[in-house]
Amino acid sequence: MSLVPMTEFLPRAKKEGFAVGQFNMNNLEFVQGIAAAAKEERSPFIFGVSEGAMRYMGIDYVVAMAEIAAKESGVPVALHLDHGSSFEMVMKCIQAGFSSVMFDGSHYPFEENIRLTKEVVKAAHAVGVSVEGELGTIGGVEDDVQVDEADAALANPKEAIRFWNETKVDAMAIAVGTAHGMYKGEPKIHFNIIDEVSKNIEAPIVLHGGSGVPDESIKQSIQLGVGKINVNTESQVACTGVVRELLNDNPDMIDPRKYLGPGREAIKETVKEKMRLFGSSGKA
Ligand SMILES: O=C(O)C[C@@H](O)[C@H](O)C(=O)COP(=O)(O)O
Ligand SMILES: [Zn+2]
Repeated sequence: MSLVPMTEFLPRAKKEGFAVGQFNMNNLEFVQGIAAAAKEERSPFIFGVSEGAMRYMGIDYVVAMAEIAAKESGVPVALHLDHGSSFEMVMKCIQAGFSSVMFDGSHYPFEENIRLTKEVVKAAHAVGVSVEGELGTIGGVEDDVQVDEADAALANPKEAIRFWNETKVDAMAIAVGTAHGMYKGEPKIHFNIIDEVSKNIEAPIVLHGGSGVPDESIKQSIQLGVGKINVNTESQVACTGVVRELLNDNPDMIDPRKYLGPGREAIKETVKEKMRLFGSSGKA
């Protein structure tokens, strides 16, 4: 299959009560591990690419790898800019072949976020590319930037509903208490915000900071209208843990295939578990 916008599967996800995972790509092993998981689970999925990851891999490599993964896996795959910081970056990704973009205007004043997101939606929808917008500030480490807990701010439901009515984004990320990176304790998710916003907008809610959220909270969020869940840290932890152990136990190991292969397998298993938990297995 070729790359598709998120609108190919997100409206169905909200209607049928499952969520599609955004799994971030960091290198070739992530691309292969995620695609292999999706093929085995027959699950649609979203490749998330942060600006930092794009700088590391190169935009043309990113698009080429995602296109091959979509063809190989045979399931619907969206290639999605994660936390896009500007209109220019969004345009660059669309021109390079991305099928979906996030414009993260959450650090702008509310009215400015609406204005900028509307511009992105107009340009992206004109060429069949789906758009995610964001409201509120999610804590933790986002790409390379640390947002302290004190600076994290929950989304205001009334504002979120107005934001959607004015922008008509295809997926609505709102800060509801999750954070990027691993949690020290258990996250306090504000299910009432998800519920109120979801009931009043057509688009599914996006849960950023999906790593380390207890299974029961994930299931409850999906029931209330979360249709897209982002996971990066848990795949990184699984991969790096295996690689670290292998290198510690085998100081003479120098062939990268010998430690990155098992790392790739660990990513695949992590992603398969998430697809089952999110209910997207068998939905391709
Ligand atoms: O940091 C990244 O590169 C990606 C994340 O911002 C992604 O959008 C996300 O929400 C992942 O959450 P996590 O796996 O709980 O850190
Ligand atoms: Zn995020």
